[in-house]
Amino acid sequence: MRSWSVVVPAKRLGVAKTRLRPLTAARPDAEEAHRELVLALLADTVAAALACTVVDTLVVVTDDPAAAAVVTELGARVVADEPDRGLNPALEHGVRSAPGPAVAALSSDLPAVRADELAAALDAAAGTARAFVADAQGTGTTLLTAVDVPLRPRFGAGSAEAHLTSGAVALAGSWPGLVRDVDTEADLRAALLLGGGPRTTAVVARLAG
Ligand SMILES: Nc1nc2c(ncn2[C@@H]2O[C@H](COP(=O)(O)OP(=O)(O)OP(=O)(O)O)[C@@H](O)[C@H]2O)c(=O)[nH]1
Ligand SMILES: C=C(OP(=O)(O)O)C(=O)O
Repeated sequence: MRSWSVVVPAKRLGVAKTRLRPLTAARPDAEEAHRELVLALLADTVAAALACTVVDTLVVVTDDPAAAAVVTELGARVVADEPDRGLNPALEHGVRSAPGPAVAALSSDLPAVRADELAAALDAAAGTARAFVADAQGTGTTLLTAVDVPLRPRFGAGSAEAHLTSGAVALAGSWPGLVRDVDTEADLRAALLLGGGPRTTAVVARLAG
């Protein structure tokens, strides 16, 4: 079984996940509630990845002090969000401090991801130079892997197509939590129906109460 380094990107909580803002906008504590929700998504994702038997090192790329504190406590390494030129340069920066030869970039908004499905996807990727898992819509990417070659991340709108065009192999499997990234309120509902992680479930229950 291969030991993977997994890199997870996380913007500052207050500017991340703006499409989830409507969930908290009407509250008097909207700012704090939004940050808590974004942090819960990240923490559930990181906790599942750290519980994955084939993950050796987990690097979170972030400049957010609260996010850094929580993921450090969970067992992740934190590196600064450099060079401050967006998601893909941040991932390449994270990869530089991640031991090879098997590295992966994982979205930070996967509250329903389970350690065993991540392990299955990484096992499926182990024999391939570059591979990816598309999101539930089929347009985005939740996991990109590289073994012995540069990661060359192409995250962003239409990233599944961009990763395919760049030569990465599309992996398919029964990984409902791994593909269920949370961009909108509907995505969040879908993730919770699958069985959301404990932090996201608790924050959503508190927001509802
Ligand atoms: N470290 C780092 N993470 C980033 C950066 N840009 C995006 N991310 C993270 O990458 C993940 C996927 O990005 P998106 O789903 O587009 O997230 P987002 O930009 O926060 O969401 P919206 O504002 O709703 O578009 C999120 O967890 C972001 O926090 C960046 O410049 N640096
Ligand atoms: C950045 C991406 O995520 P999202 O679709 O969550 O914006 C992506 O899928 O490449």
